[in-house]
Amino acid sequence: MMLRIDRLRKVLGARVLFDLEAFALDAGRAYVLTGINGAGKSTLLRVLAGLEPGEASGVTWQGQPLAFSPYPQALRAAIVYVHQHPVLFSTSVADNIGYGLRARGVARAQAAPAVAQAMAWAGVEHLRGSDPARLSGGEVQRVALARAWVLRPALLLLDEPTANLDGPAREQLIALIPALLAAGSTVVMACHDRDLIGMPGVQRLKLRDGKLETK
Ligand SMILES: Nc1ncnc2c1ncn2[C@@H]1O[C@H](COP(=O)(O)OP(=O)(O)OP(=O)(O)O)[C@@H](O)[C@H]1O
Repeated sequence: MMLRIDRLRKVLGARVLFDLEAFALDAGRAYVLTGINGAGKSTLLRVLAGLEPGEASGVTWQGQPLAFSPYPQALRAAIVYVHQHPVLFSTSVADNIGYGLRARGVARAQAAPAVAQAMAWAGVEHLRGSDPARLSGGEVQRVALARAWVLRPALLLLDEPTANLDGPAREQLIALIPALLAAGSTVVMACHDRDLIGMPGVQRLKLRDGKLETK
């Protein structure tokens, strides 16, 4: 088991959005997180990524017990969240993809080969000279995935990765998921997309009335 969080809760005022006895993920697996609108899928991913507060009685990460609050550095380094509507800086596509590496102290020249590799991986090399503000929804999603992949996260949290895509853009995005797994990442996707939910080997998690159902 890669990650286990005991008694993971999110309370919003008087409302308990979720209260999970145990949330556990294995290494190198794909999970889909389903649930009706407002069930708390995005919030759960954001709490897992440390982007908003949550409560837990304890965490075990790669066999090591940790406290969940303040959000542990080991998780910060290993978990990347990709927003449903990724925001790109208006500099350049390559600059966006290299952003996380530079934030981790990698010099621009050193990051360049990894950025080039990530662009090839995500099929966005032809966008090298494009204005990030003018990319299509599918292109933005692939740039955002490349920006995450380049960091080689142990755990990748994708929030509705195909929600705004159809046709080839959606298929291109879906085709990248097995490659993420092959690279050893665990992937959790919040989604309603039947093709993602039906992908071979995908474990289903359903958030319902603040509890997690496994199927
Ligand atoms: N900071 C907050 N303060 C108050 N309410 C919040 C906050 N964050 C989320 N919520 C509420 O919590 C609920 C769950 O929201 P969330 O976005 O996690 O749902 P979701 O399952 O991802 O839904 P969707 O499928 O529509 O994206 C919603 O009712 C939302 O309004």
